[in-house]
Amino acid sequence: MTVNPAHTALWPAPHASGAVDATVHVPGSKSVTNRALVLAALASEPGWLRRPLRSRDTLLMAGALRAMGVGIEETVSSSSSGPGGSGEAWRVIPAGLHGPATVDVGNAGTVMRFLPPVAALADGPVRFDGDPRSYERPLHGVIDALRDLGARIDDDGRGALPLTVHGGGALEGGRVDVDASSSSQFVSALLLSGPRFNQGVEVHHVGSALPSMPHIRMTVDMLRAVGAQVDTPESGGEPDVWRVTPGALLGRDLTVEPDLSNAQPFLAAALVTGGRVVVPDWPARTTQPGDRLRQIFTEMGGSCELSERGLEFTGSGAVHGIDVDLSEVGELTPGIAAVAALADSPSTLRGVAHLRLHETDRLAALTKEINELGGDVTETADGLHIRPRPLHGGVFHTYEDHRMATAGAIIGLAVDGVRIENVATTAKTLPDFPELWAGMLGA
Ligand SMILES: O=C(O)C1=C[C@@H](OP(=O)(O)O)[C@@H](O)[C@H](O)C1
Ligand SMILES: C=C(OP(=O)(O)O)C(=O)O
Repeated sequence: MTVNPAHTALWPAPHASGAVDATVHVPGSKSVTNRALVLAALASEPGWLRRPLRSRDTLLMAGALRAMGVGIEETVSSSSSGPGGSGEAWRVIPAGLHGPATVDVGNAGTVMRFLPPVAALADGPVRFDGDPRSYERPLHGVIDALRDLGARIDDDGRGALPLTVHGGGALEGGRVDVDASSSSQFVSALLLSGPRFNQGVEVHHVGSALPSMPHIRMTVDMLRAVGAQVDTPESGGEPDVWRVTPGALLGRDLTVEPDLSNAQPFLAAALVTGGRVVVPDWPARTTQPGDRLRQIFTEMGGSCELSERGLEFTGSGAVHGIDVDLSEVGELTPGIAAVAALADSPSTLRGVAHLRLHETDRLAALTKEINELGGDVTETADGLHIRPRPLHGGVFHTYEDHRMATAGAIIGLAVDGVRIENVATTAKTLPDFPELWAGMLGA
């Protein structure tokens, strides 16, 4: 874990003086926006994305696709009938994919994993580089699989960034074995571009348990929505095998759902202050892992109602510990750990060893930062054990991890004097976080 000296500014996390009562409009889903951009870029006709998330990760994705020749036009319209509808929309105009091009992945897992297969379809070299942390995040599953499927890739032999994909204009595709136990994004990456491979793709996951299954379901659902034929273990296929048939993809008109994982700190605010938060447009049916918060935060002491108005989440004043396997919903771990540190009983968070290779080593970072505020957190082989203790103020370091910053803000609601280092790191997926947080608190 390294601290960038340029990012040492401290943000005094607001302390809640009472129960919050707010409606919070949460911006669009990172995972949906970046999948939609890739699928629209690979389609055979233009498409629309409405209410896309505009954040560092999605702007990097759009920039990378533009660098390979895809047209992405941003429109803002106040009318609900004109092109783009009401609010922001992106029109994506697919084109032949070109190299040479350069892609900055930042520290976006979706960009570093989803785009090398796209680059293999380009007609020249595509160079991938990113933040220092991106060099440490696992990418071997994508690199090895693409080589097996016929791509030429130059890397430094570590199976990680930086690298160059020498696009040959087409990729043979076919059957491939991948160990995706370190990231579900390896599977999603191969499936998303699969319809454009000559033989499609048949991905066999061969490692230990696969994390983040809802994100793979999101990939499959979104592929099917643009006309791809996908066979999955859930549709009667073999366990751990996904098959995508080659074929043209449709340009669709998609409205992006709010990011339910980014709704987490706001729901947590209702829980820890015994207040009420409404998140409009919460989808009735979704593959987003954040939907599991309805169940998890209810078990931790709140209650919720999903209606036409959205999700209304109400805290009871009590916050309970939880023993939960988060392997399917790993990105919720930092926010759950923050709530657990404020609970009336211990918690055990399991199934998330792979978080050590996320934006930062999230298990080490949560342990260190909560303990430095007086907490009692220990790392286990695959998660965290959290015994609540009275906490005190202090600096909460974020290690350039957006979810560390929002976790610190949750603790700050209940603990006076918490200062968050580099709250601007929330720009990865939620650039307006400080303003939304202040708005929720009525500031
Ligand atoms: O496909 C996606 O959009 C994501 C998959 C998950 O990755 P891992 O399976 O690497 O945890 C998740 O943690 C990440 O935030 C987004
Ligand atoms: C793990 C995450 O992001 P990424 O898409 O960079 O993997 C996350 O957002 O929690």
